[in-house]
Amino acid sequence: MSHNDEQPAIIEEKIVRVNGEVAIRQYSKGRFLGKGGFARCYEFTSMETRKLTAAKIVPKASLTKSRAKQKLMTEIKIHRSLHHPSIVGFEHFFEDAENVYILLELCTNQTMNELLRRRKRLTELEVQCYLLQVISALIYLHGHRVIHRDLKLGNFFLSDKMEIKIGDFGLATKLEFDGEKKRTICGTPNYIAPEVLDGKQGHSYEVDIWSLGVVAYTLLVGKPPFETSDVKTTYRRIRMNAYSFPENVPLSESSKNLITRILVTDPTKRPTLSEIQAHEFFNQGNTIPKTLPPSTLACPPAASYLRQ
Ligand SMILES: CC[C@@H]1C(=O)N(C)c2cnc(-c3ccc[nH]3)nc2N1C1CCCC1
Repeated sequence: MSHNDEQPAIIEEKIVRVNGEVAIRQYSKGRFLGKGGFARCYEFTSMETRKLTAAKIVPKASLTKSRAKQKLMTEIKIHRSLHHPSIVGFEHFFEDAENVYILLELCTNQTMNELLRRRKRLTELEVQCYLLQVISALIYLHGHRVIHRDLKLGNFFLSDKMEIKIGDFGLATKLEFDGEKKRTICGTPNYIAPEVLDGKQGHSYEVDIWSLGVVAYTLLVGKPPFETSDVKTTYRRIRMNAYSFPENVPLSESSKNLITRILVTDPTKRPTLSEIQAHEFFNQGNTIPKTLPPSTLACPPAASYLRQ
């Protein structure tokens, strides 16, 4: 397929003002950042403000089916309404004849996927620090009746200061009323909650709590709890709640206790976000000082890592 890299390095946004005047905003398209779904992503620089953003360029040709178009509009509607230090900033969006452009906060240290690939596994102190930032973002999200539904390492972006930012609201949904249950099956195999697979009684905020447990296990152990080479087997393990802590990984009792309390099949039995925040895992001796809000702290890498 001919990549659209031949396209001009300057992208123009046409703005029609209320008095009918037409203005042009120009962006310079920089380095290719990678692919995200249908989108090809690039570093953009606003010619006017010199601000750097990560741009998702979605070809309109990929939006012909109304469902794909509706999904993108929902993603934009939800994401642009969110403002929190641990949620990827939504800068701007516009369209031209060929594409829809979504400009997002640039996270130069990519995602937790890349970090874990390099590190194999994180120290408990680092996991405490990152998870507290994610939990504060989830309290904000759920407080605005938004369920992310696709929390995973690949959607945890890292800023230049190594702060964690939840991104990709492509599977997010906003509840219209408390108690509303969603039924659409969605998510990423390793992180999908059992009630989503079961599909009978619908699902709600608890699916994000389940994914948080999968993320905590993955960061501490180095691989997801239910991962197998075949998706069907992974789904069976999730439904059977079949996971264990490997003998060769030294884990504190409090970390195993927290994960065990979160990864329960019955969503009504899972702890709330504030119960998780109050759990011993975050409040043992070696914890980061609670005085500072977690997001102002770069998570301390293990001393050994610094020596490498
Ligand atoms: C723009 C899409 C997505 C994303 O959502 N954000 C926020 C992001 C931020 N910085 C970056 C980034 C900065 C430097 C490298 N990547 N990347 C982001 N991505 C990546 C691009 C390719 C796949 C997912």
